[in-house]
Amino acid sequence: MSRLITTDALTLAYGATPVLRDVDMHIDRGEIVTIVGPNGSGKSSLLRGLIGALPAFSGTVTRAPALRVGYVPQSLAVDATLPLTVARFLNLPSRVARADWQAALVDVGAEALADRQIRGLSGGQLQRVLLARALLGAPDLLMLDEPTQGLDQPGAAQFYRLIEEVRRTRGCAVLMVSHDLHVVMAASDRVLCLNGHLCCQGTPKVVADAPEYRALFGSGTRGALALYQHDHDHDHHPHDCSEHA
Ligand SMILES: Nc1ncnc2c1ncn2[C@@H]1O[C@H](COP(=O)(O)OP(=O)(O)OP(=O)(O)O)[C@@H](O)[C@H]1O
Repeated sequence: MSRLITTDALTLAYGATPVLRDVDMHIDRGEIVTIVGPNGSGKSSLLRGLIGALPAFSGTVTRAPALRVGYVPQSLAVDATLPLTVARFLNLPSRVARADWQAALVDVGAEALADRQIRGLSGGQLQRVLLARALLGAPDLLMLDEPTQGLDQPGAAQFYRLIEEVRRTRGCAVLMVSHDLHVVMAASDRVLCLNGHLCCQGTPKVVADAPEYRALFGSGTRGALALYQHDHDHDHHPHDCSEHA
């Protein structure tokens, strides 16, 4: 398995204020890795740091040579008065071969949407179209920032199944930020738990059993609620959770 991205003691900051300290992580070809953590814990900042949009304050990010990254944003602000079909949207900012955009739509199960107006799509349909657009560059790594925000639970579960299918057919790695803890635990190969630093990382089972994760999210079905009520009053240092397995 080859490394796509590796960070070494990566610290990210806005101005002089560090928001994420000393992160050691990696992403390998073909794996699905999910970043979880409370609001403001640095999840989106880490994505920005990994693609180079936010330069390292200290430490390093190493990307595989000629790494192709496809980015799926949380949502898309579309001018409601602007007529824009899905097919045209997929050809912006530059034209793409018809066979390529059609194949991308087929891969995300949205081939019937080609002539629909973007502004008339449901949340789930729009996410599929955004995913199709990210696939056009044949990415080695797909990055998704809270891709299921605004979708109901069955819609979110369906979207994660789609991600797994895309990973299988395209062979790309997937790095996503998610708040859907239960689905994340089922759909990820590895989980990174952030809170201003890398609290713990490992397989879903290892992370779910880690005291750092439980302190953040609790255990059982109330875990998701604990996410928003966390005071981070525990004392620990970043490390690999595998020692808790
Ligand atoms: N452009 C910016 N300038 C200054 N501070 C920022 C900027 N973007 C984010 N921050 C701060 O960095 C910290 C981490 O933010 P980030 O968006 O990475 O967190 P997050 O875990 O993705 O949060 P959420 O779950 O709410 O999306 C927060 O304290 C945030 O206020």
